[in-house]
Amino acid sequence: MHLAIHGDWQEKARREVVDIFGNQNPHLEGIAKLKIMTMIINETLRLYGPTSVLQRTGTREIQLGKLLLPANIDILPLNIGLHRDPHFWGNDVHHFKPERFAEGIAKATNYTAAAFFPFGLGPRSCVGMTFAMIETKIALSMILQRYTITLSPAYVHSPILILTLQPQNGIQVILEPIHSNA
Ligand code: HEM
Repeated sequence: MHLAIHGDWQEKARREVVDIFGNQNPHLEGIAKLKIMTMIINETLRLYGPTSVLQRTGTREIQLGKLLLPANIDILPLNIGLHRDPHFWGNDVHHFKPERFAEGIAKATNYTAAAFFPFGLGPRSCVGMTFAMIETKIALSMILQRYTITLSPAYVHSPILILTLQPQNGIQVILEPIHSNA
């Protein structure tokens, strides 16, 4: 959706993909070099990460700032709230700006781990993170090599939280082949 709306980022991402892979299938060595695409994926995970609520149970009494949390209560940290907190991200917090991540996640968050954790935090964080990132990069690279993406007029923006964050009515995009044999 973001690439369809932000044609400039779509073009930057395609140029990077073509520079690295040409018209060959993506390979692991090249995937590690996809800097623009990593920025785009991180910014997308910041704004619309699929897992927006984590779940923890405090096993003992915890002092959290001014709050004293009793033992054995469920705590639901909402990463989406922190991902959209202007204190960390500035007044343009709701805007899609992959350049925030140009120098990596640590710099983008000013070294605050709690400002960005689409894959969770700590010992129970996502075991599929590397797999998910590589899979996304392979799929996006193969799409960008073959098609331009624009948003369909039928698209209605209606994200909804049903366990995970989902586009309630799907995301309708128009793919146009770049090469006549695509
Ligand atoms: C963009 C894709 C994905 C996102 C955003 C995501 C996000 C998360 C988050 C936020 C957690 C909870 C971490 C916590 O409580 O601190 C989690 C846990 C987990 N994820 Fe993912 N995940 C993704 C893809 C995957 C994939 C592809 C797999 C498997 C191949 C996977 C397997 C797991 C497992 C097994 C856990 C539980 C880990 C544990 O409790 O020790 N995830 N994921």
